[in-house]
Amino acid sequence: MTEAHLTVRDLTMAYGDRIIQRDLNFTVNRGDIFIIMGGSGCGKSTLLRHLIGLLPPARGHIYYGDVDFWAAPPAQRQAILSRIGVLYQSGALWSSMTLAENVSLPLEEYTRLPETEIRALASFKLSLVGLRGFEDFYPFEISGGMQKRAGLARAIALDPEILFFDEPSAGLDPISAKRLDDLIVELRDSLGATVVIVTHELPSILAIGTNSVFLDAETRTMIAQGPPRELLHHPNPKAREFLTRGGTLHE
Ligand SMILES: Nc1ncnc2c1ncn2[C@@H]1O[C@H](COP(=O)(O)OP(=O)(O)OP(=O)(O)O)[C@@H](O)[C@H]1O
Repeated sequence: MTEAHLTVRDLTMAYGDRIIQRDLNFTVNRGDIFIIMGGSGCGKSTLLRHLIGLLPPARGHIYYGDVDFWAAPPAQRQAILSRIGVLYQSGALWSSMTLAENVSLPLEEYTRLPETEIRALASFKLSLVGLRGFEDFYPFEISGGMQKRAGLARAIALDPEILFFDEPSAGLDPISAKRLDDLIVELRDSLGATVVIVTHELPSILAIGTNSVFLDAETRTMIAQGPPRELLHHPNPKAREFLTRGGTLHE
């Protein structure tokens, strides 16, 4: 049974008078690993900011379930946001805090759990991303891949229903990137979460994406949507070329 988790209807996004994308329409179903893709500057990160409540639409709607996010009262919006986890490109860890302290932050801010329980939960979340035993390390003491995973531990601290990633494998070697992909799938399954990823990484897109939307910078709208592997044969040559690196990559 598919159930819509996030629905974008007639969305137009703009900075001031400058329209970035218009007439976006797509649905992210529960359990999807949904990819937002397209060339540089087409508006992928901008779309992510709209989805996670940082930028209001110039026009159109974003529904969580059947709640129109931007039309909802602040308390309802806050409730939706509390069920969202975000992993930014940089991992965005606080450098002056240990990994356990970083993961504890959202728990301290949004729960009333006692300190010992928070500490235990932080260790548990770190173990889920393969960082058991690294609680007292500082971000600068671990590799880029481990920093990403620590950022992921923090993003899942509050057991989100939906997880957003902005270029998760940027700056990672192919093996660390593959490990992160595997972890994303594993966490989707164990948390029963929905995942939305902005990425350029073709191997990731084709390996883990269950559905996708392709944004075009030139026409400033979406020109394809569907499971990434199906877009390899899409009639629109731009989407097809993006996914096949201009025709050099084959299934
Ligand atoms: N805060 C802002 N104010 C004005 N314009 C912006 C702002 N942020 C982004 N833009 C512009 O909006 C367009 C889309 O940017 P965005 O970062 O969303 O694209 P992107 O697809 O994520 O790009 P990339 O793949 O290069 O990261 C770009 O032309 C960018 O210059």
